[in-house]
Amino acid sequence: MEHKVEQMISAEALQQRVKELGDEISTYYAGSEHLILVGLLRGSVIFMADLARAIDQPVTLDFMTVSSYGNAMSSTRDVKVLKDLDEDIEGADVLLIEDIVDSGHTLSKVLAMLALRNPRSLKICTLLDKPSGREVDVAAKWVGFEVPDTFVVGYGIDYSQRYRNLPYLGKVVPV
Ligand SMILES: O=P(O)(O)OC[C@H]1O[C@H](OP(=O)(O)OP(=O)(O)O)[C@H](O)[C@@H]1O
Ligand code: HPA
Repeated sequence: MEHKVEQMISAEALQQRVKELGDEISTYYAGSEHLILVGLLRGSVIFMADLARAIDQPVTLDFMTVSSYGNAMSSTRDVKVLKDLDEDIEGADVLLIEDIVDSGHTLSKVLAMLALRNPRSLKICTLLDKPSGREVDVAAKWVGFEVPDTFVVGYGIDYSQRYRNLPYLGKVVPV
């Protein structure tokens, strides 16, 4: 599709919000014996790198690769786990880090999988929430920004693998 990208959220606004989230998360998990940040590859990697440095608590990092969009603009609803966690999460405080919750299929599948491993707690922090896309209920404890019904890119988020390296958040607009 012929398209252009229009800025929606500036790099400065993203950084400011990440700092606020980092402060809230640090306070919430103060005293936790083992806080694991679990990033869902690939979209969360840039947000997670910034958020982890805004958290003033010891954390460990782990990653899963799940994919449901392929190179398309709508979810296949068939969420595939391509890479599982490396670490055992039993008894740990697990904070799932997502770039965007849209239909909710990705996180609902991952939450169900990880809950079976008996973590001490299991919560979600997502940079973006697109409530208009929701098909299954998923509640994130921390949300950076709510976005309208547009296809967003940048700051880790792709359209057909492009635009992940934009420092700001944009929307894809047909031309
Ligand atoms: O709520 P949903 O409708 O399930 O959509 C959200 C998921 O879709 C995207 O992942 P994608 O499958 O495109 O993989 P990626 O992280 O590698 O971009 C995004 O990164 C989220 O993980
Ligand atoms: O708006 C979006 N943009 C990019 N990837 C996505 N995956 C779910 N929603 C989106």
